[in-house]
Amino acid sequence: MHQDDVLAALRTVNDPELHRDLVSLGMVKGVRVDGDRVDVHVELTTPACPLRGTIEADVRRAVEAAGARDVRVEFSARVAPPAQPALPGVKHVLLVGSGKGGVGKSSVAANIAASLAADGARVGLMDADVYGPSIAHMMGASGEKVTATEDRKMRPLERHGVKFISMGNLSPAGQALVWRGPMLHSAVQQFLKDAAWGELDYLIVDLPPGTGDVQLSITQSVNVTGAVIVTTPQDVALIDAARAVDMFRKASVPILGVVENMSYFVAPDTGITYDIFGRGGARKLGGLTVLGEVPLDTEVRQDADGGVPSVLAHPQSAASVALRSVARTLAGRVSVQALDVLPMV
Ligand SMILES: Nc1ncnc2c1ncn2[C@@H]1O[C@H](COP(=O)(O)OP(=O)(O)OP(=O)(O)O)[C@@H](O)[C@H]1O
Repeated sequence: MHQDDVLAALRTVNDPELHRDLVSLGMVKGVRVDGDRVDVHVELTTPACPLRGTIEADVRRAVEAAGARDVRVEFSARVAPPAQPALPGVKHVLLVGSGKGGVGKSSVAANIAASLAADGARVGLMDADVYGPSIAHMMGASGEKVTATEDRKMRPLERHGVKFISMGNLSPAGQALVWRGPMLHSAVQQFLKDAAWGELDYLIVDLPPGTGDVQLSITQSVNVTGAVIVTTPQDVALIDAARAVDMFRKASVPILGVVENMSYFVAPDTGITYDIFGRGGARKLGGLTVLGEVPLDTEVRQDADGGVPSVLAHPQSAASVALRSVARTLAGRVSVQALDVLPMV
């Protein structure tokens, strides 16, 4: 077998999300042929690729059909940057918003961040919920204070492989912030621009609930890749979620998908499923991708209070499986968006 035969075979394998073949997408980084054995090195567009298994099976099938006996696929990953990086060193800024408070937005943001980091991405988590910061607590760093770097930037804290900054790490615990719009604007700008985030693939931003100054301030000042809306499935939450959707659309921020949190509850003693808030409601937000349905689960709350996101503390639970799938599907959508604007090779 010749290397060119392998490349020809790989030209028939499409990335299932990007709908173009691996060779023209530049994802084939190496091919080695040694008799019947073929090694293929594929570079994924995110380490959190939800379709790694499918790509591996498709590559193997195509190269075997071309005559190889022993096909080995090795993966690496490089997050595809958008046409314009969000901030120096930061590829993608992803906003996590909600219409209503208390729907689990911060929990979902923390779990997405932890899951992407566990998959090997470089991840930051910025708590823009300045009035009700909960990220410090959920990451297990309530008592910690942010320090300054030598060039007087804020040094993000780091836990569970995620760099983060929360007002909870700047202001004394339990004290209310009484700030006007311009002060909020400047606090959020400092978190974004005066923090030493370093090189990040994804900066996840936990927005305050609703549609206010902070949301506007961020969408107007950085090149945001897209937003995720977290909602619970009942009508009162969906009405507010629809408002958040409208706000992002008006600000020209693409909506990458919706997470239906507290979607259902499986009683641990009987195994009976209860659709407490009406599972499937998020589909009523017409035309948006539902990234996942996360069940109501005592462990999600306990893990948040214990400072370790559930995807790490209880990776096998149904909620963690759903949250991990949300994170990977989101990463896939980000890749599609980033590569869509690139010219055909
Ligand atoms: N799927 C879930 N199962 C059980 N508890 C959950 C789930 N999601 C979130 N919670 C809990 O619900 C509470 C509210 O969650 P969280 O703080 O993430 O919501 P939020 O939408 O960010 O709230 P806020 O409006 O204050 O920003 C927390 O105690 C959290 O641990």
